[in-house]
Amino acid sequence: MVTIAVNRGRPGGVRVKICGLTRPEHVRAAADAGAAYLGFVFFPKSPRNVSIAQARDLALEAPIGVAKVALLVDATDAEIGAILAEVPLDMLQLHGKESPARVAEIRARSGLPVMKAVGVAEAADLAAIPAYEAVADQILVDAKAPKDAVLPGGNGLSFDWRLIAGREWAKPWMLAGGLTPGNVAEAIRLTGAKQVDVSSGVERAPGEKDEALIRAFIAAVQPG
Ligand SMILES: O=C(O)c1ccccc1NCC(=O)[C@H](O)[C@H](O)COP(=O)(O)O
Repeated sequence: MVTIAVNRGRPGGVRVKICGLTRPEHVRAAADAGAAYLGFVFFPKSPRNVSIAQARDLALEAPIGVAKVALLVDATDAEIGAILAEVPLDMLQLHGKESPARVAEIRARSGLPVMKAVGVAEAADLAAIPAYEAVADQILVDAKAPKDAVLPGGNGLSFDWRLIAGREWAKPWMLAGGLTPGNVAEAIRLTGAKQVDVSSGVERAPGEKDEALIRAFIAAVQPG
């Protein structure tokens, strides 16, 4: 297993990933508030899409110990290579239709830990997880995007958290999908998640992060 340098938050506390960052002040706000992971979206159709140069500047703002994650959607080897050549990263998040074999290939070629997103709308969707656990370092248990959605994630939609209440997987996993400062404590209570990921829920408009919402989200996860 590849390990990553995540060293944030209280020991045993729930770790937070703030995804879809596009501005240095939001990187600093998320890191200062205690985020363990910072996500940069490489998907041109997204309002959170960043160029390689932008991502490099954002990643260089992150303090040591905060994991910098590139979110990729069915990226080619050439695309991944171009990103890795410029951006100091700690992890790749695969958010497309990558097969388990492709996940293993990307992990081997990049030398980085990979987190595979699995979309959940109903109990049957959880059956996809074991095959990805075998090849990925982490699993992102996210809401499944609607069929007609432009984005395969980051839509601010939740799934029924009761579907995974009490579930345990062999690999570390993160809960995502429609989390907000107002509902994340309940989501953690119901699911037992040790890591949570948010994008839309800390935005004032699509792609526009809000520092106060970032702080409120992390405070709701890590009270006191
Ligand atoms: O955020 C995007 O624009 C995006 C585009 C393409 C694939 C995935 C995308 N986002 C995923 C995430 O930001 C998170 O990992 C997660 O799905 C939470 O999203 P949200 O429901 O908005 O909190």
